[in-house]
Parts: sequence; structure tokens; C-alpha cells
Amino acid sequence: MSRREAPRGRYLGFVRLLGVGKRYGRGPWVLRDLSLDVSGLVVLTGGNGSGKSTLLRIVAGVTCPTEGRVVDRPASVGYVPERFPSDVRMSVRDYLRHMSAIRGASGEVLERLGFRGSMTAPMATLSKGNTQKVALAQAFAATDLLVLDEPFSGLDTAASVALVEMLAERTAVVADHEGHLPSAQVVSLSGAHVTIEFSRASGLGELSDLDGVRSVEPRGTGARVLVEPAHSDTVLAEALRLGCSVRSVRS
Ligand SMILES: Nc1ncnc2c1ncn2[C@@H]1O[C@H](COP(=O)(O)OP(=O)(O)OP(=O)(O)O)[C@@H](O)[C@H]1O
Repeated sequence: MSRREAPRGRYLGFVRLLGVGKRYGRGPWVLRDLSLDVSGLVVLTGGNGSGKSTLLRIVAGVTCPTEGRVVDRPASVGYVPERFPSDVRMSVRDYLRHMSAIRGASGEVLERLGFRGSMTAPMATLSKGNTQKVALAQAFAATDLLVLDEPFSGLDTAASVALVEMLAERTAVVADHEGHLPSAQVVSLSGAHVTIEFSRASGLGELSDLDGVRSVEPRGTGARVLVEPAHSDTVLAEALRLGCSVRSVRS
């Protein structure tokens, strides 16, 4: 689909990912071959380390994909990272003034979220929930696309309800493992895996039970085992201890 044909519908923002993959340095692939059209509300789910924050950073333009492309990213993108910088010395008021100067006002969002902290306190001294409200206030000043990493984290119930309402009719990609947005399109990330091929495999049952093993598929006298990257070294060591012979390891 060309840029002109992008399905904006009633939502302002739209962004498209084409065959996106990401690895850090020479590490294992965190994401691979991911294509996605974002219009309206999209929730990312997946276990720890499955690549949700990585994908959000790519959508926000904070980091580049290793392969593939992000196209049609709109000009005005608001981003709340998983960890908001904790060492900002500016007061809440000065910080929001600074962000307003960059892309518009945002004090109203603080009110809707029920911010009770001091506007003159340095950001670094705010509670977790109040910091999150300020982070959301600066992001919501963006008009087109919101990229929110666990935005409900630390929010009280009233603020969570308000945030759900504020997200209606916005285009947003949100990592949320608590199910606050049941009507959103869900994209589930399983994370990249390491494939270990064994020419001879024994103790397949024991291999299946190891942490991080996603699947064990017998192949002749051997097996193909898919393992989460963080566990591949221990699985490999355990398989060798069980007497398996390794043919190849691919990430
Ligand atoms: N800057 C980095 N350098 C190297 N590896 C990284 C970096 N950032 C993330 N990773 C690795 O990428 C993988 C995915 O991490 P990411 O934070 O995207 O996952 P996540 O799904 O958001 O996890 P969680 O639910 O625990 O927050 C992990 O194995 C992580 O260690």
C-alpha cells in the first residue's frame, strides 16, 4: 500500500513496520521479520525479554531496526519509555514548559490524571506514580502517535481509568501486560529464539523441561530444539552433559 493509501480512518496517526528485525551488536536477534500496520490502539504483549521495549523504541524512532523499515511515521510522536529518566533536575513546571515550547501544552493531561505532586519540586524527587503522570503529560502533547511503555505502571486506579479514556480514538502502541485495554488490537511477541540442531539427542524429556526451551522436535537420531536466547548457553551445556551431539547453533 502506498503512503497515500494508508488507512487513517478516524485516527490521526499511522505507522507501518516492514520486515523489522533487531539485534544488539552481535547478540541474538530480539525481533525478526515483523510487519505491522498501526492505526488505532495496538497493545504489545509477551514475556520478559520478548522485545516489547525494543519494538517501541523502534516505532518511536529512538533506535533503528537492524533490518527492515519503518515507514509513514508521523511527525508528532509522544514517547513514554519504560524508565523515565530519574535524574531530571528541572521542576515539573519547568520541564513541562520546556516540552510545551517544543510541541504544545500539556498541563491539562496532568489534571485529568489527578496529579497531586508539587509543580515546583524537582522531577527527581517525585513519586513513581507522579513521575509517570508527568511522563504521560509530555507524551500526550504529541498529536499523531503515542508510544507508551507500560504507561499504567505506578498509576492509581483513578488515573488508570482516565488514561484508558484518553487513549480512546488515539493511535497508540502500548506495552501493557495487565490488560487495561481489552478492545485494542493485540500483537503478541514471542521473542527471537536460538535453534540448536543435535545430530544425536538423548534425554529429550529432560531437555524439554529445561528453562527457556520452547520446543523439542525429534529428527531421526537427533532433534531440533528452540530456546530463548537468554537460556541457550545453559541448555547447550546441559544437552552436552546428557550426551547429545551438536550439529549447529543458529540465532
Ligand atoms: N541496549 C541493549 N543492549 C543489549 N541488549 C539489549 C538492549 N536492550 C534490550 N536488550 C535485550 O533485548 C531483549 C529484549 O529486551 P526488551 O527490553 O525489548 O524486552 P521486553 O519485552 O520489553 O522485556 P520486559 O518485559 O522485561 O521489560 C532482552 O534479551 C534484552 O536483554
